[in-house]
Amino acid sequence: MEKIRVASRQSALALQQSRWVMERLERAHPGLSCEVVPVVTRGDRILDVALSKIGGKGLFVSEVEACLARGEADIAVHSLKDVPAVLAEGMMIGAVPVREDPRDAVITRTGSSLAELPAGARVGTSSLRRVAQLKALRPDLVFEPLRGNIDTRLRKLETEGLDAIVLAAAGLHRMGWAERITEYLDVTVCLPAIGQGLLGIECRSGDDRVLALLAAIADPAATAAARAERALLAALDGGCQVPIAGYARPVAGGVALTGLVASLDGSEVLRAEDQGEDPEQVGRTVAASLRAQGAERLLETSASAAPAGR
Ligand SMILES: NCc1[nH]cc(CCC(=O)O)c1CC(=O)O
Repeated sequence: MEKIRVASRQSALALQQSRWVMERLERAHPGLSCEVVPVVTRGDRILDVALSKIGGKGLFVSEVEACLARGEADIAVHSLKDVPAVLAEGMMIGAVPVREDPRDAVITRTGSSLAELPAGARVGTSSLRRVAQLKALRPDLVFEPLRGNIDTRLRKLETEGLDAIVLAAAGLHRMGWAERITEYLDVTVCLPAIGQGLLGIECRSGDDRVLALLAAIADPAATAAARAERALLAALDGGCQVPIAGYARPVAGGVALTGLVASLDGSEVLRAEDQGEDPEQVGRTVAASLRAQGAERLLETSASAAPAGR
C-alpha cells in the first residue's frame, strides 16, 4: 500500500495540522495511508528562553527538516509563518492547502473589546509585529511577552494577570477554540504575519512520487498568496527582529499584496501595495517600494533584547 510518513512536532497544534493534512491526502487518494513520525525539537524543550537567544523560530522547522533529509519521513507540515524565507538545501514547499483565517484575534479576560480596555491594561503577545501595530493604535496599553504553545498562552491570560492576549485566529480555529475569541482584528488594523493562516507542506526537492500526491490538496489562491508573501519576506531579509507584516489576497487575474515594516515602538509604520499576475514579482515590487520609503533604516535596527515572534 502507498504510504506517506509525516514528520511532526508533538505540540497539540503541530499534531492537529499534521492530521488535517493526512486526512485530506487519504481522502484524495483512496488506498494511501499516512503515519506520523514524532520529532522533538530544541525549541520544544527550551520553552522559557526567548527564541531569539536560541536561534530563532527557524529552529522549530530545521530539526523537522533534518528528519526529511535523513529520509526518516517524506513530508512535514509547517505553519508557513514559522518557515524561514530560505529552506534547507534539497527541500521545497511541495504544496500549500486552502488558507485558514489570516487575521489576528484578541481574547480579553472580561470580554470587552480592545478599544474598551482601560489605559495601562496589560496585553500579552511576543510578536514585535503585533506590538508595533497595536501601539500605533493604543499607545497607552502595556505589552507583555507571551510565549509557549497556544494552550500555554491561553492559560497565561489567567495566571499572569493579563487583561488580554493576541493570537493568530488560525491556530485557535484549528484547535477548535474559536469560541474563546473576543474580537478579530481586521487586516487593515493589524496586518498579519507573512504566511499566517497558511500551511506549507515541505518535502525533498524532486521527490516526484510525493509531489504528485501533494498536488491534490494544493489550493491555487493560497499558493499564489504564499508565493507573493514569501517573496516579500525574502526581499526584505529582515528576520524576526523587526516588525514585518504582509498579506496577499486573491484578486481577478492575480494577487494583491500589502506589506508593512514598522519601528519597534510603532511610531513609524511604512506600508506598500502592489498587485499583478506574477506573485514573486508582486512581492519584490512591494519590498522595493518599502525600501524606497526608508524601510532599510528600520530593518537594520537590531532588537536582540526583544522577544521574537511573528
Ligand atoms: N508564532 C507561533 C505560531 N505559528 C503559527 C501559529 C498559528 C497558526 C498560523 O498562524 O498559521 C502560531 C501561534 C500564534 O502566533 O498565535
